[in-house]
Amino acid sequence: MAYPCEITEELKEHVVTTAAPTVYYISDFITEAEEQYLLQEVYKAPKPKWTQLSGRRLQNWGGLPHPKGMLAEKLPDWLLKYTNRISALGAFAGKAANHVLVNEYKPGQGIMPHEDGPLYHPTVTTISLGSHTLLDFYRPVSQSEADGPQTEEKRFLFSLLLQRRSLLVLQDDMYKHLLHGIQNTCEDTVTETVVNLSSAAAHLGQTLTRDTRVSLTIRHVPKVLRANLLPNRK
Ligand SMILES: O=C(O)CCC(=O)C(=O)O
Ligand SMILES: [Fe+2]
Repeated sequence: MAYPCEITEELKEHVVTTAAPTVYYISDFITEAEEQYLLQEVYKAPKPKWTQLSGRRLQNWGGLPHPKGMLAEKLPDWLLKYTNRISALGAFAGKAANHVLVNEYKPGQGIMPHEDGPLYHPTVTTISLGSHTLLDFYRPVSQSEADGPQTEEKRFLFSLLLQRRSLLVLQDDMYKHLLHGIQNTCEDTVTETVVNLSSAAAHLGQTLTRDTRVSLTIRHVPKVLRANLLPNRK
């Protein structure tokens, strides 16, 4: 199946011009019924499919990305329906998404600032289920000694508010240069550092209480060793 090599006009309409290049944010990318369906499928997975980390737990679908190549496993149909919808927006330069990370965050859980690294095509797309979150962006630690101590606070740039059922697409500098993370907090207060206020239908000063959030992080792993046609049942 061929997918568009460039971002489609439909996706371009959702560019967030107030962030660094390039962010697309689509609110209500999926319906409430689809959200419930996806959550049901996520929680149907057998217990060993989950990996417990200190601040969150995750499921890996599609294979384990590796510098020598990923032993690719076919994505299950319930994910393919959505990964193909995103590939059809031209998010992966004509390729199809072949990897999904499911992260579950309870209120008060988050993820340390990090880069997604070179094993992926430099585009990350995220569907949020069950709750909003604030995704925070940081500049990397500079190499220059003269810059003095570079606390996380000093390196913080801006946040994106990801509402439940939204789709986020990050590429270019947003992927290659900046770090992203989620604070371990139970509540988020919307300030002027949130750069997608209008598309996320939020207002300044609003306090949003976090519920359990499940994110589907959908990517393309270019280096694949061989395709295993059976879905991963672990
Ligand atoms: O949950 C999210 O939206 C972020 C997840 C993330 O950054 C990752 O899995 O690399
Ligand atoms: Fe990440």
